[in-house]
Amino acid sequence: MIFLIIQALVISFVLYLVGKFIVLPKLRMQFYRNQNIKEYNFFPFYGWFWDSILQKTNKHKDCIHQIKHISESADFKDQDIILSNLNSKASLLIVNPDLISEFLQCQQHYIKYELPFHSLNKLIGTGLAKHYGDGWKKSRKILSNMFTFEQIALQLGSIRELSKRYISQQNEKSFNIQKVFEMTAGASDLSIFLGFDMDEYKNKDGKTLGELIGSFANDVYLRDVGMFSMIFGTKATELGLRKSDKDLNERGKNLRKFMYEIILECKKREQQPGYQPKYPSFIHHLVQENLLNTEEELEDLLAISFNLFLAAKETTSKIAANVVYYAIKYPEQYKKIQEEIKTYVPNDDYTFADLQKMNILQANVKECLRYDTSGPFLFQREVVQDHTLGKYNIKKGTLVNCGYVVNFFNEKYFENPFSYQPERWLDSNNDSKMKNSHLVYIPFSGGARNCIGQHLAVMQIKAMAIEFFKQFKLPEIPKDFDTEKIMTLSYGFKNDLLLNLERI
Ligand code: HEM
Repeated sequence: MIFLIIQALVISFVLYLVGKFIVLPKLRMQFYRNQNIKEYNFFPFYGWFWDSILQKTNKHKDCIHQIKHISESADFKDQDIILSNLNSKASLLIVNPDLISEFLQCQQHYIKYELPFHSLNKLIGTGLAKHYGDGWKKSRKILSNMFTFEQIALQLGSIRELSKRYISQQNEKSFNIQKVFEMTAGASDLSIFLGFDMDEYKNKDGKTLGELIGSFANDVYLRDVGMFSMIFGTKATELGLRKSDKDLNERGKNLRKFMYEIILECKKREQQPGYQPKYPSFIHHLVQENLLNTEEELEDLLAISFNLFLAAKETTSKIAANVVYYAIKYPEQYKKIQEEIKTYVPNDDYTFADLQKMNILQANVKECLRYDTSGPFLFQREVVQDHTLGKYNIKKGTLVNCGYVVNFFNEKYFENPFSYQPERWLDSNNDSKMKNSHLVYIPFSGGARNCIGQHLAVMQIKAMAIEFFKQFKLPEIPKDFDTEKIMTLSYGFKNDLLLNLERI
């Protein structure tokens, strides 16, 4: 009898899995196939994210190799939208730039798909990047004042100082470029948001807030996109039935507590009579404007800072590390950037205006944001209301994303797209070609929900890279460096690039 019950339970579970993860998504995809949207692939659970979410790399050692190469395929090169699945839902990747533009302008029909960020939202709070509706408008309005050109330019001094400090104090014989830039970007982000020096506060294990946020966010994200959460739902992980879930939930609570205490300390310091920070931070503005009094305002600041930090640190440091990596790989770029540094920013007190004169560096940053962008996709959007996009009917419950990374590798927009050519950004013909192709080159997305930190990011990338080029002679890339690229919270090299450097 017991055997029969177990058998029935197993069969029901298998039927449930087949129904939810094969039959249902296939039926939902049929709605789009009927509109002549071609199916790119179908994999139970992950669809085209199979490689990226599972961090699997193919023989090309690049988890988004297939997606980058879609426009080379005769079947897909003229497609507006590409069809796949994610979880039990149909998933659309919009490639046509006019449709991308329309999509970015009708965000009222979407929310950000909760699943990958469920635990982060639950444990830390939603913050700007995940908010929508009125909550988003309110946060974006407050933050916009912090991200104007003038405000960003005021932060350059702090970024210059921190870049110099962190780069100078490393062992040059084993210089881990990604880690150093992560530390630098993390420290300057915390200084910009909360006005404190990252090394000032460490937890009982000697870890800085930056280190704790980075590792916690990655672990919790990978758990939420893992098979267990897909099958049993994120609520099951919340209950902490597995030891790993219990530990991770506990880590989240401790991190939140640690960050809250730091915010209270920072607030106290800002309120001291006569306190005038060297570089006015986000918290400084909030205190000045009397916007940091209630428990709710403190909670909001915690969630926003956490979010900004996550959105900023990895994406920015990965591009800065790529700028250096490609300049080493193509030494003529290294030399040209060093010459540009001698001409425009020979001393440590350069300004935002000086940075803007550096065309070669700018071209390298732009090319890295095309060739190896750290944010190749948006957060998935989930449709909340049936609507049309161009000639297509889009159904509630579908997941939608932007395929701008597909366009970055399309011959139609970029000559020799698979070769690293910063010069393309110095060629005025190319520039006008870009201008005529609306919303093709959008590494920071577009529309109202574009990246609020894009100008800050570019300034940070340049300042960190400048400090590196100023301090070191052209090194070699180690022969055994494995260039495998994977997707965690952002996209980039899987392995540490350890450089043996010689100071100038
Ligand atoms: C190279 C570095 C960066 C890249 C490639 C990048 C890319 C992006 C992209 C593609 C989006 C759109 C996401 C979506 O709609 O789903 C975005 C949004 C966002 N980014 Fe960035 N970003 C970078 C650096 C930064 C920095 C430095 C900050 C903050 C200081 C930041 C803060 C944000 C925030 C808060 C949002 C959400 C905006 C909103 O929803 O209103 N990012 N970023």
